Formats: sequence, C-alpha cells, structure tokens
Amino acid sequence: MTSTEYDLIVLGGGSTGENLADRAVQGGLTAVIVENELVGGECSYWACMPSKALLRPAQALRAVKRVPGAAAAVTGTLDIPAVLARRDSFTSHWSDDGQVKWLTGAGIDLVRGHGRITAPREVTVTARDGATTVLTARHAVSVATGSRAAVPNIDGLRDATPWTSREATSTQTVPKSLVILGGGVVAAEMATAFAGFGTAVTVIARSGLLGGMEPFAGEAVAKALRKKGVTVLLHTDTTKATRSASGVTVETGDGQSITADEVLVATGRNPRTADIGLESIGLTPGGWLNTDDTMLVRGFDWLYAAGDVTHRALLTHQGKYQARAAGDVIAARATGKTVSDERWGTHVATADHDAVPQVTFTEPEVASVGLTDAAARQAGFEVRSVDYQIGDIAGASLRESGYRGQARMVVDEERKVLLGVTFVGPDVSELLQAATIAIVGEVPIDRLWHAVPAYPTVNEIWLRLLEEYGRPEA
Ligand SMILES: Cc1cc2nc3c(=O)[nH]c(=O)nc-3n(C[C@H](O)[C@H](O)[C@H](O)COP(=O)(O)OP(=O)(O)OC[C@H]3O[C@@H](n4cnc5c(N)ncnc54)[C@H](O)[C@@H]3O)c2cc1C
Ligand SMILES: NC(=O)c1ccc[n+]([C@@H]2O[C@H](COP(=O)([O-])OP(=O)(O)OC[C@H]3O[C@@H](n4cnc5c(N)ncnc54)[C@H](O)[C@@H]3O)[C@@H](O)[C@H]2O)c1
Repeated sequence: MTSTEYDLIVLGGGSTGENLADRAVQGGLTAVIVENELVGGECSYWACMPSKALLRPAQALRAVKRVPGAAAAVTGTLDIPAVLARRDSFTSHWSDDGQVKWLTGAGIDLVRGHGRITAPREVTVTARDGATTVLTARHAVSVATGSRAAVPNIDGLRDATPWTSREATSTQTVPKSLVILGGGVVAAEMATAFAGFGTAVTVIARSGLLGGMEPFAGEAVAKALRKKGVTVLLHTDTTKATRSASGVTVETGDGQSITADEVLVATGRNPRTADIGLESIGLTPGGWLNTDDTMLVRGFDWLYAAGDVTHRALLTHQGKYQARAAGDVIAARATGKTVSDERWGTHVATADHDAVPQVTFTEPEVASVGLTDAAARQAGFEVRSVDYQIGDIAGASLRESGYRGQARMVVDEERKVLLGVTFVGPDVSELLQAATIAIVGEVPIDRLWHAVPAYPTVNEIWLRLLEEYGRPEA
C-alpha cells in the first residue's frame, strides 16, 4: 500500500474531472485524477463524439440532396462501414492514450482504479490487480463520476440484455430492426442515426418526444422521423420485454407487440455514486450530489462535485463550465485569494439556472437555450413569446430547397430581455451561441436591434423575431 498527498483529488476522469483538475493546477495546486475506465469518460467514447459521428454522414448526404445542382452529383448511398470506421477514429478506437498524454502535459497525476472516499479528504483506490493506494487531499476532493444509463423496472427487460447508449454508440454492426424505449434526446438522436442506416426503428415513448423543450420541437422531430419510416408510438407504456431466438419482443400497455433485433433503453440516467464511499462521510450512496453554485457539496467545506453527478445539467459543456468554476474556486480558497461567488461571478456556475444551451442533433436539429415559454410562465415571469418560420428567410431558402423550421423567442416583459430561444430546423445549431450571449448578457431588446445579422444568412431569423416582437418606442 502506498500513500500520496495532493492539494486536490478528483474522482472520475471524464471531461468534467479533466477540466476541474486542469483549472486547479493552473491555479497553482497539485492534483490527481482517479479513473477506473478510460480517461475522457462517457463523452469521448460512448456519448457525444461517437453519437455525432454516427449522425453526421447521413445529415451531410441529405443536405446535398436538398440543393439542386449539387444533388445530381450524389448517386450513391451511405457507406456504413466507412461511417463506423470514422466513428472508431473519433473514439481513438476506445484507447485513452491521447488523453493520458494530455494529462501529463497539464501536470495532472493519474491513478487508475476504482476510487472510494474512506474518510474526510481521503480516497482509497483499488486497482484491477487488487492493490490499494490511499490518497489524501490537503484541500479538497471533487466527485466527477458522471452518470450511467437508467434501466427501468419493466418485466423481463434486464434479462432481455437491452442496449444502452453505450452499445448503441459503439456498435460494430447495424441491426436490421431496433426498438427504442424513451422519448428524450438519446432516443431521438439514435432513432435518427439508425433510421439513416436503414434499420427499421420503432420508438416507444410514454409521453411526447423531447419533453421539457418547446412542444413544436418534439412535434417536428416526430414528424421527420415518421417521414424517414420510423414508427413513433407516443403516450405508450412498455409493459414487458422477452428475448428469444428471433430477437427481443416488446409489449406495450395498449396491447401491441413489436419484435426487433435489439432494444435500446434510453430512459434517462442514474448517478454513479452507489459505490464511491459516500456512506463513510454521512451521505446516502446512489443519490445525486447537491451542490451550491461554487460546486461545494452542501454541508461540507472540502467536498465538491461537478458534471452529471450533480444533476444540474447533464451536458458535457455544462460539466466543463462547472469544472472551471470549481477548479478555480478550490485554488482561490486554498491560496487565500478573493472568492467571487456572487451571481455571474468568476467562481459560480450561474448559467446552469438561466442559460443552458443544448443542441439535439436530429433532423431537423433542435437548438435551445434558457427557458421555454411554459417554464418561464411557471417561474412567474411576465412573458411574451414570438415565433417565426425560418424557411421564410432568404438565407434559409438559399441554403436548401424547401427549408422548414421554426424559431421562438421568449421575452421577459418586465425587463425587456430574453429568457429563452429555441430554433428547430436544418443546421440551426450554429445559431445558438448568439442566443446564449443575449441571455447571459441580459442584452435589452432595443439594443439587440443594433446587432445586425448579415444578409443572406439564416441569422436573419434574429431580425425577423425582433420585427415580430416590435421595436420598443424611444
Ligand atoms: C448517447 C449520449 C450522447 C450525448 N451527447 C451529448 C452531446 O452531444 N453534447 C453534450 O453536451 N452532452 C452529451 N451527452 C451528455 C454527456 O455525455 C455527459 O453530460 C458528460 O459525458 C458528463 O461528463 P462527466 O465528466 O460528468 O461524466 P463522465 O463522462 O461519465 O465521466 C465520469 C468518469 O468517472 C469515472 N468513474 C466513475 N466512478 C468512478 C470511481 N469510483 N473511481 C474511478 N473512476 C470512476 C468513469 O469511468 C468516467 O470516466 C450525451 C450523453 C449520451 C448518453
Ligand atoms: N445532444 C445532446 O446534447 C445530448 C444527446 C444525448 C444525451 N444528452 C444528455 O444525456 C442525458 C440522458 O439522455 P436520455 O435521453 O437518456 O434522457 P432524457 O431525460 O432526455 O429522456 C428520458 C426519456 O425517458 C422517458 N422515461 C423515463 N423513465 C421512463 C420509464 N420508466 N419508462 C419509460 N420511459 C421513461 C422520459 O419520459 C423521457 O422521454 C440527457 O439529460 C441529455 O441532456 C444530450
């Protein structure tokens, strides 16, 4: 057994843990990451990167087919082995050599193995060969252990060996048929990807698609999926799953029975906190970690958490944002520097509450930030929302024939600033940052009239939304 002391111990080396350790080291601290799988975590190997690599080729192909003049040049179909090979290169063939090299360059130590908190400021790591290392932290321990797919308690489902997002994003073969349980982001993206490969896809969602977003987003994605041949069953419960020689048979509450080669469970996430020693410090194993905005776990002065495990916003970019706040504040507190923990201060993740951007890479894409109309009303704001059809913009019609899309801007009538924006349409993802800046900067509507979008780009949606809203009088 060896014992080692660091200023900061980071439990979990995903995108969040890496960024957190990096900021602390840049702030003058020593840091070690404990990782029991691959440095880089879910995003690099089983989530963002492979899923988008699976989606992009079909999206590019369809985009060309919608531009007369270019469309004639496309005579072939998707080269699926090449798609999978490109996906494999994005995951570095599930090797973390590159990321380990980055850690070394950043001055961050790595201990491989399963980490458990065994006492305040103490983490014991058990390596694959059973050897243990006790790490002690002079200042802080930060939990960044992420989340794993939740498998609901449906009769027979676990025994049917379902796919989770891991199997779907890392598959080396394309099933002929696939049932997807769930109506969230993973379900919508994976339905789009596999439909693009020619798989017969059935989505079974107990409510609508993309709940929590503006209703027109889920409606547009469901319509587009159906147009691609996907069977979309909404407001439908799954009651049973059985695997047999012919595949997996899924039964629904309304008496339907669907058999497919595989079933993908995309029904949300659970925190990876069941076996990290939380009981040793009086916390309940298996729960999400509740933090303040400096990412300090409530009730502690040495325990931090960031990323999925906090359940604040289960997105890579928000986890990294929280990591920057946490890494910086841990360094500031350790070195006696001023802590800036007021709203929108240097050391707080304020945007988690007000301005979380998200792109769902379906066709059409959904890009949203801030509050929906319904959420803003529920939060008690005096709200006025305006909508515009993106296809009516010159830039959109040039981009492709028959461009269809919708935008909504949610305005706080009292302060005359934006609370939320949603774009649905081809390639809308790149419009999102302007909306995020407008919300975070609390840019008044009358000033936004001076942010002139270039002609003829799809960004002219901003002018149209402002015109729909009306120019505030001088
Ligand atoms: C299919 C899919 C697609 C997604 N696409 C996007 C996207 O396009 N954009 C986006 O922003 N987000 C996306 N997400 C969400 C994104 O993947 C997560 O928000 C992000 O990966 C969370 O990062 P994290 O560092 O908090 O956790 P993780 O990446 O899960 O990292 C946690 C790390 O901790 C390690 N670990 C856990 N327990 C221990 C332990 N006891 N000891 C040692 N190590 C441990 C794990 O091995 C892991 O490496 C997607 C998610 C899924 C499932
Ligand atoms: N492009 C992106 O940014 C992206 C892509 C994929 C995933 N993610 C993130 O990963 C997280 C996980 O995605 P997800 O799609 O698994 O979760 P989600 O929370 O987005 O959706 C879960 C879905 O499962 C349904 N559901 C939950 N429990 C159920 C049950 N017992 N039976 C049937 N249906 C049930 C819900 O109604 C919902 O439709 C999300 O929070 C998302 O932010 C992001």
